[in-house]
Amino acid sequence: MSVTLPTPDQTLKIGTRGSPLALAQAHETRDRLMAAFDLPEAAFEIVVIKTTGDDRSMIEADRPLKEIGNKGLFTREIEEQLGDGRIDLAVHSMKDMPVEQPEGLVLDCYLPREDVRDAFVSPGVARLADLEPGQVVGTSSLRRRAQLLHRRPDLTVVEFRGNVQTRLRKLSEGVADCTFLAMAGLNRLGMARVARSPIGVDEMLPAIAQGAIGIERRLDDPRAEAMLRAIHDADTGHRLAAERAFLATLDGSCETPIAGLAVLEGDEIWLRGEVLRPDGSESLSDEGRASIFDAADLGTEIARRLLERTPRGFFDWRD
Ligand SMILES: NCc1[nH]cc(CCC(=O)O)c1CC(=O)O
Repeated sequence: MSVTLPTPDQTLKIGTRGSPLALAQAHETRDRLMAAFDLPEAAFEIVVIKTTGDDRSMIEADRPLKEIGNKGLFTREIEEQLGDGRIDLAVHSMKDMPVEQPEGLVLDCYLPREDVRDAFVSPGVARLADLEPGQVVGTSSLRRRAQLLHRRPDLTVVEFRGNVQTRLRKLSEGVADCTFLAMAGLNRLGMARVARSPIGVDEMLPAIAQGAIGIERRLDDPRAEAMLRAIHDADTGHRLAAERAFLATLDGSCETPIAGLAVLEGDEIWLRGEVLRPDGSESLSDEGRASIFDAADLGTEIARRLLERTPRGFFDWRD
């Protein structure tokens, strides 16, 4: 197949949010494309796009993200620019991506997944288990809040937003005793030392697609399609197919208390999913195994099984 590669005159424009983590992910994408096609840096342009979720007035306010309106909070403006051709690729944290893409856009390229675990981050406490009753945990994630309160109803949770740097500053100012951050983000920022200890997935099941980078393109762009095919990681693709089908069947988003993790075992895929009440009073989980070719069906099946077991009113937080 022949494809016209980008040149310094006709650069490939890579759209991204402007946070340090988003930029690191965009650079990783560019570097993989440069290596795969032996292209110079000048063949690419990184275009920083501000999203509603990046709006300072909204971030600084202490309103929970879910009140601002969560679907596509960090993606809408980027997808608009992709749709109208101002950029050619959009790099996303898959954890923040709605399960469906706007018409005309395709999301089927994933980079090799990073560490899926959450990290326990605290200036004064070594491990999650060492927290004393009444200590204060900062998080804006409904999932982490619910999972934590499920095991430790004696802890206090406060709203904690902003990018990794902002949250670390708040910790040093004593706003909370500890917080959670994705290991993946810390690793990609070269900040793994900030994690006091990784939290095992048995203790805190990660968010759907945590640690995965996805790259979106226009449906009618053969150049982008051919280039992304060369850097796609098939294993991550199978795992996300299962996890995102699970999420789609539950009709959740990254701002609902849902967790899930798929792991490959040879030609098989194993998936565990969890739904919680936002106050942590109840947690339901289920798991199963299937051929990797049935990854999406496995996700749907585990979600259906959980839906059957959930008491009436459990999903009242759904739109
Ligand atoms: N919702 C924000 C967000 N989206 C992706 C990551 C981290 C990187 C990843 O999980 O891929 C984070 C921050 C965090 O949870 O610590």
